Amino acid sequence: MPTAAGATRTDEAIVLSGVRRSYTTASRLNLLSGRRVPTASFEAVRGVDLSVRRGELFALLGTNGAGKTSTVELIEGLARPSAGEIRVLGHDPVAERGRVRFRTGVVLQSSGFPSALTVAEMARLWHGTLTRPLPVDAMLEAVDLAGRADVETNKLSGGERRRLDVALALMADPEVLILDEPTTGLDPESRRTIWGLVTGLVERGSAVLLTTHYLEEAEQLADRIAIMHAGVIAREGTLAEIVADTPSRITFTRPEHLDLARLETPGARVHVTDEIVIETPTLQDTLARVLAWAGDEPLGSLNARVASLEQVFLAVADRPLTNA
Ligand SMILES: Nc1ncnc2c1ncn2[C@@H]1O[C@H](COP(=O)(O)OP(=O)(O)OP(=O)(O)O)[C@@H](O)[C@H]1O
Repeated sequence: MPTAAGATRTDEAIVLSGVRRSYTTASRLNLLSGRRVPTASFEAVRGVDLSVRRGELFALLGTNGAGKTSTVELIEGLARPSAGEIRVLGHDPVAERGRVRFRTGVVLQSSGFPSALTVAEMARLWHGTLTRPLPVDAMLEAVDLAGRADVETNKLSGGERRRLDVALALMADPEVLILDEPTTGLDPESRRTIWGLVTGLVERGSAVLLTTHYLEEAEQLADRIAIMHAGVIAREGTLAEIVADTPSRITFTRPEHLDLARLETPGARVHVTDEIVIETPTLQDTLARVLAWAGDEPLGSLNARVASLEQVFLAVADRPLTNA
């Protein structure tokens, strides 16, 4: 999924500028102490800028409680930001909800279906509310629910409910699709089914915003990735851009017959325990030096690899909350 080069403002389907969201908890009586707990305010989103272009899949990653759902809910128009501006397809998602709603598909973390309806009844009901919907049968087929069409929605498994959610969101062939952890709890085959559907939508020019805890999902699907931590976007860019600043690693078990003092690795950091870990911005050069130093001596469990998204993610997650 190549990203359109030189994207202009008109390519941007979702734009957030300086967005903040605070939650206020009302004062309450503590029954044990008999005292009132005062009103408190907590800022979950602390100045987020991001944009998602048409024909692009943007993955929003983050630690638990980072503020992903709080951000996604603002984009969906379920709440207003306490500061900043949001535009979806050029419109305010709260004030101009009517202009955005039918062009946007949403899969929330938890969904509810009327329990008395079967899968097919639910899908037909939803189909009737849409302007130019895709056919019900084709959508149920696409998410492998055709054989479950007559089952009541409350008898579906968690994974089947998730797939029904996705089918309903895609039925409108939306220009913007927002997926909040769509594949959590799904088996690998169902996950691949959903990946295929979402990829097809992006290829047809829709903008997709995906939150996920599966880093490989972001690695495989996303044109751009943002890592959120403690209410702010800590890293953002293509996968290559995100890992570029993080050093590569060479590891091997500590050799008995070699003198570590003779190992020269300029620009690299060497950590010595039972294992030697070398972090380097120049993997090829440092590896050549390590191999020359080792000569004929075999290095146990030798491993050399460029930085991974997981490494970057863990480094962000380790940051103190106040300095994120
Ligand atoms: N209604 C609420 N009232 C008060 N605080 C809230 C409310 N909803 C969320 N929060 C807090 O806001 C912060 C961000 O929560 P949010 O659900 O947006 O994070 P998240 O990145 O989606 O997390 P996860 O990956 O665990 O789903 C958390 O500290 C959470 O406790």
